[in-house]
Amino acid sequence: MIQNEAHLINLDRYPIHRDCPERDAVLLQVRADLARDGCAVLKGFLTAEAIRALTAEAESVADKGHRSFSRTNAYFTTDNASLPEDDPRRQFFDRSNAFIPADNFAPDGPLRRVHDFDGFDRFIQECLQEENFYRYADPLADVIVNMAEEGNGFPWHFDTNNFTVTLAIQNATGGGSFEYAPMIRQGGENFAEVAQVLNGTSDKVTVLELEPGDLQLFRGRYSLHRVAPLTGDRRRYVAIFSYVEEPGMVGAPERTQQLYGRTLPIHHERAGQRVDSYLD
Ligand SMILES: O=C(O)CCC(=O)C(=O)O
Ligand SMILES: [Fe+2]
Repeated sequence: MIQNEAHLINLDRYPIHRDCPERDAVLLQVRADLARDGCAVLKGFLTAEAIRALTAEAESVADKGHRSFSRTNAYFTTDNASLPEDDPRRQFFDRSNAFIPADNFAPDGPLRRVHDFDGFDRFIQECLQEENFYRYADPLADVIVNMAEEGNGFPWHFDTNNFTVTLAIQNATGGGSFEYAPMIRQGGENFAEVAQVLNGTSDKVTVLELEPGDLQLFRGRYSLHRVAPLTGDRRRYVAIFSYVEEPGMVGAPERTQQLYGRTLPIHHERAGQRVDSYLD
């Protein structure tokens, strides 16, 4: 089994599957990076063979991607006309992409073999030092691929979730760098500085060029971030792994419909449970 997976995850560099000084050193580095600016990147987490296999898999199910469009500000709030026009809460941008739902990725396919690799979840949990940590139980969303092309984009925003775990699979021909203002709203909203990031005059922005095979852990609640506009013919593919604080959780039906274009019986069953008896 491990023999097999060793060709996907670069276990020589990242021996996540066994306790050893090398693993401890990776954990220390990731935790220090996260504490400092909310972002850690494990360069070359995947092997070249894995990158090829994941790219081919994403291509093979790209037609299953569900496109969504919205116009949002960095806070995902509605417009408030009583604020000054240049307030960051009143700066709206187009957001568009397509999510390839999780049930398009076969259990024996490369993406799920990475996700299901013995020790992967535990390693991520130890990196993030989250006590309550469970894989999302949503069959459409536990691991998805975010697909975007020229004209699509993830404009400046703060995440609503505590952390994001992503794996770069393929970059667009041009653009697409990951830009973020580390911890810009730690301790306060800091609207003046946020406004400068939005209008391109801030010197607080870090630019990350992620390459295929890089694993990124990001705490996006406090760090304003975006994916710079994409150019060229080639699509950008990024896998997103989701973890939550309670076992058995799935997405709410409305949100699932919006993101994935469909729902499953489990979304409705669990939604009922949550309202009625707080089971999850
Ligand atoms: O596609 C990415 O790299 C992450 C996009 C992002 O910021 C998000 O999904 O919240
Ligand atoms: Fe984000």
